[in-house]
Amino acid sequence: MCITLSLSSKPCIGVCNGSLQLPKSMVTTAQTEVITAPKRPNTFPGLTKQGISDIDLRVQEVVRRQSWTNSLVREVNCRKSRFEPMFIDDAYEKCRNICAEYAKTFYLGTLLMTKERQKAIWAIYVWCRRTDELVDGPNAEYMSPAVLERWEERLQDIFEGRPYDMLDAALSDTVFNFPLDIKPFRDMIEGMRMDTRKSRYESFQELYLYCYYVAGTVGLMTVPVMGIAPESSVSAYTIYNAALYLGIGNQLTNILRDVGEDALRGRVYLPQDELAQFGLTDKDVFSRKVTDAWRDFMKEQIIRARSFFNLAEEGASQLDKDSRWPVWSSLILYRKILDAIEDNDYDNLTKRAYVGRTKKLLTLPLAYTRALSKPSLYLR
Ligand SMILES: CC(C)=CCC/C(C)=C/CC/C(C)=C/CC/C(C)=C/[C@@H]1[C@@H](COP(=O)(O)OP(=O)(O)O)[C@]1(C)CC/C=C(\C)CC/C=C(\C)CCC=C(C)C
Ligand SMILES: [Mn+2]
Repeated sequence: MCITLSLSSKPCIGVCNGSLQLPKSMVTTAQTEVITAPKRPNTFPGLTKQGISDIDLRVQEVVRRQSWTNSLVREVNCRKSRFEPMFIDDAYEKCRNICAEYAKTFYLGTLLMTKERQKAIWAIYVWCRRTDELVDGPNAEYMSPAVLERWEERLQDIFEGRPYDMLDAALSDTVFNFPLDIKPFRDMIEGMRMDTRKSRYESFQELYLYCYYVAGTVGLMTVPVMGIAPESSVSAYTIYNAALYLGIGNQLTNILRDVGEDALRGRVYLPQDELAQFGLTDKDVFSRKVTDAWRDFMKEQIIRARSFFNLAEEGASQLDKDSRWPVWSSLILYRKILDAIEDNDYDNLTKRAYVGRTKKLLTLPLAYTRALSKPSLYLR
């Protein structure tokens, strides 16, 4: 089957099993630099320990596999890329164009990265975008379980160096150059399955899983490309968790921004039990009337989304210095969408919160300044 796509205080929220420790050598050599990590909530409102640990196990698995994938890639890199240079340059160029058109701010951010890294991020971006388009792009009406199954087989082929088209080839080459793990990619496809099966989320627990699938995975996919700063002394696990939180924060923000639009597609991503706590139901979402109860509900939702961005901040400064800027840009920008919802007096039923071009551009120097800050040493 062919798929056509038109592209037109710790305690931590991850299961900690006690606390995360710095390697002993780090603690002794850098004792004087150690500062206490900011206080973090034990959990998030609406999340049980079980819900957290389901995702945490996935993060742990990716981190565990990371070390052996890393050595494998180093070994493989002694060989030449299996693609012709002109072909693969062309493939990345196509990815660059798509990223530049569909994700202008991300794209701008990637320009400060090394050539190899930016190409890899473009290739990952394009694969994610195409995956998302399967379920809510122009050809979404052709979506079926078989389509997603075929897409997953195609993913396996990409990871085994048998790309189906040029855009896939760019990702195949990226897999050859960076220690990417297939699991987050598979999980994103699982998120798309979930999206086709479900249009309501009973609790934040359920929503958190969905957010992991479609966005937390992006964080896990991209850390091996972004790279961890050599001077960073926090564990890889902490950094992967921060990446997960950034993805979750982004997705929660997307959801809060798009409540009105999603309702038009019959979809309500807001946790039903939390709506009920404010005396609200789906009907209130569909009525498109912004009431005081709605505003109060939204305030709580925004607080939770922000808390994920706050947790992600720590990790952003642990990334390799060339990669920090785009990550900080995306973090600051997405947070501004939450500000924009507030500025709209919480009307996300009839209005789309929007960050204007000037505000967007102003975030870039701010993000750049944040990106200059060296990784700090947290002891947890
Ligand atoms: C340590 C640390 C903080 C590391 C940073 C790790 C990192 C780079 C995390 C990135 C997280 C991120 C950008 C997540 C994207 C979340 C997102 C917007 C998901 C969207 C899902 C579907 O939602 P929906 O259908 O409601 O949305 P639309 O209305 O369709 O927009 C997605 C659309 C899934 C597909 C995801 C993408 C297309 C984004 C992929 C982005 C990248 C690969 C770029 C990440 C790189 C940079 C430079 C930040
Ligand atoms: Mn989408």
